[in-house]
Amino acid sequence: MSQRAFIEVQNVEMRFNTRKGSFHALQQIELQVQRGEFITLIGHSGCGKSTLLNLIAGLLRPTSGVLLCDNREIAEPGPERAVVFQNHSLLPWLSCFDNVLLAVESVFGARELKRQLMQRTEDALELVGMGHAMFKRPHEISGGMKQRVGIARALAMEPKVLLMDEPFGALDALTRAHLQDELLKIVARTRSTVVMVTHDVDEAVLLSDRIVMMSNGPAASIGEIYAVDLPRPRERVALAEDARYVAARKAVIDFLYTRHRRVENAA
Ligand SMILES: Nc1ncnc2c1ncn2[C@@H]1O[C@H](COP(=O)(O)OP(=O)(O)OP(=O)(O)O)[C@@H](O)[C@H]1O
Repeated sequence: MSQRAFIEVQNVEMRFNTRKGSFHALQQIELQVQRGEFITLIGHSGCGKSTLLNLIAGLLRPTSGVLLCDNREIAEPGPERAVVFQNHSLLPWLSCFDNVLLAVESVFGARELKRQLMQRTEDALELVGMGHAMFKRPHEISGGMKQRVGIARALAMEPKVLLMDEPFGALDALTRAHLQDELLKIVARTRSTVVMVTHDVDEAVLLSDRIVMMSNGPAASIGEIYAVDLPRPRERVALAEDARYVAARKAVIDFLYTRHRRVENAA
């Protein structure tokens, strides 16, 4: 029997019904993600990266084609596929701690004691540097801090697949670098499979095993997949001068800005 990939996206097409009629967002998407792989989706604004991520999350159903995770069809969202959105989605009436605890309880509540659940929650918040503010409510902390709590909430669920839609996009450069480094360590430890949307070429190269480069929409598809030939653990300072890092960066920039340059006034 042929070995299936952990995530399979088979000939997926996505059309949205809009007031102006049907909008063809994605066509012929074929992607196989292996267990433990770190994949980034990169492409110009509006090409359909979030749509593809939401399809894998089960938040959208494809117009045609099939998506599988661990041999099961993806029909709805599930705790084994945790999502971190571009903008945090914390419940405003709960503290940061309780926001994370709620997710932890949904996954581990049936088999662990309250003390263990609280420990998991605290560990996740400490991990993203939010230990000092865990009893604050979302309106009392900055946008970047809210995003970190959202990441803690997803990580605390120990998902098989971590789906991230520009999770660091709203953060300042230093916090972003810190969280990228932390994410590398966490993923190495948990061996999570990650699919992450990013606009940032350096982020894609630093984190990915493979970079999925998407062509421009409408009817976008996968243009090319670049395998990043860099050993792990990766260390950002050393990487900056590594010829393989420079080559990967150049390949992605070349794809985005030479071969698939965005035409600003395109529909
Ligand atoms: N629910 C929807 N209804 C109609 N059109 C949609 C819907 N969701 C997305 N689209 C359209 O599909 C295309 C792809 O959108 P998507 O948000 O996936 O792109 P993206 O690559 O993630 O963009 P960005 O990088 O700007 O976040 C866009 O043209 C968008 O307007």
